[in-house]
Amino acid sequence: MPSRESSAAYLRHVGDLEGNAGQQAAYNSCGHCVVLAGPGSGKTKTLVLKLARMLAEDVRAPRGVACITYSQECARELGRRLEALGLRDAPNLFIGTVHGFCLRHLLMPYARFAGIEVPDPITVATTRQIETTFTRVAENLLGINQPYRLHHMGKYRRVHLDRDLPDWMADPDLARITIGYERALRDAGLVDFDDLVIQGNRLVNDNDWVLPVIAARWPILAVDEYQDLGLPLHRIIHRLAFDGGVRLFAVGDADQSVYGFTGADGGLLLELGQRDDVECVRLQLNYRSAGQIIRASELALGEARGYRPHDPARQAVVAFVERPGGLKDQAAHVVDNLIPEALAEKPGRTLGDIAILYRAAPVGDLFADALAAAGFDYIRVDNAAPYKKVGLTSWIEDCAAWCSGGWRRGRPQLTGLIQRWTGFRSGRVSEIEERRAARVVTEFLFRHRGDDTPAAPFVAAIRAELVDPLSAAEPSLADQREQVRRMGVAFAPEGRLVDLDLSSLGGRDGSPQHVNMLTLHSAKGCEYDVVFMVGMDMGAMPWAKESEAELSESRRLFYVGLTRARDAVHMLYSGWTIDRYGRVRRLGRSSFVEELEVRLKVEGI
Ligand SMILES: Nc1ncnc2c1ncn2[C@@H]1O[C@H](COP(=O)(O)OP(=O)(O)OP(=O)(O)O)[C@@H](O)[C@H]1O
Repeated sequence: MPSRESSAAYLRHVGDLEGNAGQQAAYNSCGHCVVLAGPGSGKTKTLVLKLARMLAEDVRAPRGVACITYSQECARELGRRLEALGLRDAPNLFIGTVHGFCLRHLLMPYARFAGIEVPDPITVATTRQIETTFTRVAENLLGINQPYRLHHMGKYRRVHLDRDLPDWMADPDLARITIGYERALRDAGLVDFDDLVIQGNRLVNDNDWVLPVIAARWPILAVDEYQDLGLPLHRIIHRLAFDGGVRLFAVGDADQSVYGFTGADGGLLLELGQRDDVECVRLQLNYRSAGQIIRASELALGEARGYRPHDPARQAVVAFVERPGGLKDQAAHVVDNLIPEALAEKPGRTLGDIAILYRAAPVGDLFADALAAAGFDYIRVDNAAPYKKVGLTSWIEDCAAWCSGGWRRGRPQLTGLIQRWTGFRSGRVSEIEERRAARVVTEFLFRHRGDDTPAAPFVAAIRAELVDPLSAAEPSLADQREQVRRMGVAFAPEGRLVDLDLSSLGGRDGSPQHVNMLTLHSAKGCEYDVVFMVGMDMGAMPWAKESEAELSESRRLFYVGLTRARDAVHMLYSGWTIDRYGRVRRLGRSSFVEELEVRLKVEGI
């Protein structure tokens, strides 16, 4: 519930919704509600305010609201926005990924009563264990040159949920590999992330008794970025909401569905919005981007959605930049010219207002080198990052932010850090234990305050004193241990981040001193003043030989990139790429860029 001292912030934000009938309708909804809306239309803002309202008015602890997000980063962003309203982590508010929800709130409490086959304690396999198990099983079954990759099996498992139906054998080899792989993992006492959701789906769909139990604990379920969450979660939601009486509040945008390759399907969101028992709200006003960017994004998508800018007078730049010397040339131009120009254009603009977006991590390597050589700091969110942001690693980063000066400004708040810490435990925590934990964390953080100190000893100490003992003892953190271990490796003597200082670790997210470098996929949900979309060449955007469905998904990815910008988008291309065999392919610039420039010219923009 919003606390007294900060309810002014809550009321001010609610006041923002007044001029927007759609946001109001969603905020006032009483039953199932789905918000379908374009980029920058305030879906997240509406969701956060609705969460605050539902917690204050519609449920009473220990009953609560579970909010499922696509990634841990989205969960962290929601947590931050709630904290700004005075609503901190509370035991009756779950914000986390679908895997976290299935692990903590479906499988751990109920799997054994339903005869669901998961190891006890539930232990999530590391990436390496998953890869070696897959390779061993697939090669045993089909020989050393077998054609399947791990991601083929992943998608197959997520899309073919009903193994009694003939469809399960649509690809008999993949079905056999899946069975063998799951058996091998189970024999080793392990599950993987997909298991958590697949078994969670089995639990709720095969056991009527579990529905009222879950509904009693979580009478309200909220879902962010619904379009990215895939069939297993859709089935779980369907069952809980429409058979189990759980109230649903979901937000999403099918045009931003970019995880089809994992089995996600934007159509599931639209299907939900068409139900008679669901109030469907559409938001048309874009608060983020200036008019030219909104129009360019619709032209890039090839669909007229009728989105309007909140402030029609604002002007934007949509620029097409050719750099014939390839990616290095693009990187040099961005670093030497475009970033300094962007900083000079608007007083108060910082590096943190700028993002470089690319399709694949190796492109990021080139840009990272160019930024480092020019003395710019950056934050990188892609697969080349040394560890992923999960609850515990994000908590360590936020503790670093507090220790390196955050304590002076109260950002992040110490109470929030402590509450997140106690929230990592799945069982009931007594008041005495809670007080003890608060004391231990507070003492640790006070001892480690310091601005220019290196981060490595801090990471080693917080792991040794707090995080490792907790994660070893707490089964519900099984899905996060691997990332904490990887974080430790990155800060070990030979690690990639060994030279990072404490404030940079704390500022790895949303820091004004760092340029943001993200893959287009990771950029979902983010916004920046100026966006550089780099490597916009045929063979990369789209990839060579994409199917029709893949091409549509690439187009949506391009759309996601464009719509991150408030004031300016620069699209950089060279007209050629290097393929995976090292050959130069002169296929011209991206067809999306080509089309967009022509369409904008026709409209005189
Ligand atoms: N009613 C409003 N009044 C003023 N500003 C608003 C309002 N609604 C949203 N905004 C602002 O618009 C921006 C975009 O909002 P938000 O991030 O919630 O959009 P979104 O729909 O989740 O975007 P995306 O799908 O692109 O991630 C934010 O800066 C937010 O504060």
